[in-house]
Amino acid sequence: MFKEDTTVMNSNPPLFHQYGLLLQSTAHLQPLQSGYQPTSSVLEECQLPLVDLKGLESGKEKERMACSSEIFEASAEWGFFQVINHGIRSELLSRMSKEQMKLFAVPFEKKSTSGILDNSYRWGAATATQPNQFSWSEAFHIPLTKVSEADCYGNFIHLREVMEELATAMSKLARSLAGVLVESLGHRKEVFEDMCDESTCFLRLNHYPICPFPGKVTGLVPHTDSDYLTILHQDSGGGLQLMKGSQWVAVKPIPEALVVNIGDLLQAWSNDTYKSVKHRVVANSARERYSTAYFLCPSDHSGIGSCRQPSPYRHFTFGEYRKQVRDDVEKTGYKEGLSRFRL
Ligand SMILES: O=C(O)CCC(=O)C(=O)O
Ligand SMILES: [Fe+2]
Repeated sequence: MFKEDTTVMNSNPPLFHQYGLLLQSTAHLQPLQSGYQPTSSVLEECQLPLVDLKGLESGKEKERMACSSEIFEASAEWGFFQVINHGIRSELLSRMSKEQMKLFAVPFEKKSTSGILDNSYRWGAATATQPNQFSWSEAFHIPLTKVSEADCYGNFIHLREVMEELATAMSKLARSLAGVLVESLGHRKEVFEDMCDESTCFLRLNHYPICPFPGKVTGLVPHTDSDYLTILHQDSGGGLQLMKGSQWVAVKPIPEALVVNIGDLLQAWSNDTYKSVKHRVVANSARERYSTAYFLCPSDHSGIGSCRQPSPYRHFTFGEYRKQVRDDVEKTGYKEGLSRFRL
């Protein structure tokens, strides 16, 4: 159906080819089944909460409380917000973007076979059987335990320096925000300290190459994050959308701001007070996109627990949760997520 695009640089994965094969194998399905999602119902105007975190550092109790309550409200109503004065230097973020671009510019063969970044390279969707399960993107998914390992980087010495620094800074920010959210529900802010573990927290470097048919495929399929919370640095091009009610809302990039979103585990722990909201990245035919995400996770054996009994969820460990998500995606192509554990 599609002709191979010879202008695609050899650094990009064979998305075009793989997507074409999926389309051919599902040509008998109705358009909606095969994932042609209309993009007309996107609200561009809606302003996501923007929280100035300098309030958290204030010596004045009133200012700290005001900032905490903005974080609480945004997490309960939107599950998503942007933060400024977050303590991560913009110089560090732009160094990361530069190194990330250099990394993705490496030939596809090398990214996928040289073992770089602990063999964490992924593209498209390994388990996709239909076009709507396919993501027009590539990513590295690096556990924090590997971030400092020189062996993972080959010649990318600067990438290692910048990733180590960024992981430390994002980890500090994620823990501070988790602390605020935990305290807002009447618990000690250290609640997640013992459970969160470097071996399961990770950084994800995303790249969304230019897509020749953006109305037909997403850059990243709709999903919720399987963690406590996520901190995201996106470039200035836009493309991230979140589900509010039954409508997609575009997240406008704000220079210097980071995006924060609640993950499934914090929704479960908070008895649904905080919302883990579905989000996606739309594909773009005019420009590519880069983003870097930090995922705050517990160790595999940690029970997720609840801020207050009775919990709407049965007891589960993070390891169990991950396994269930993996099994569901393998079997059906979709992540069921928290509903699997609801009592
Ligand atoms: O690139 C983005 O804006 C979103 C990335 C994301 O949702 C993820 O990596 O889980
Ligand atoms: Fe996500």
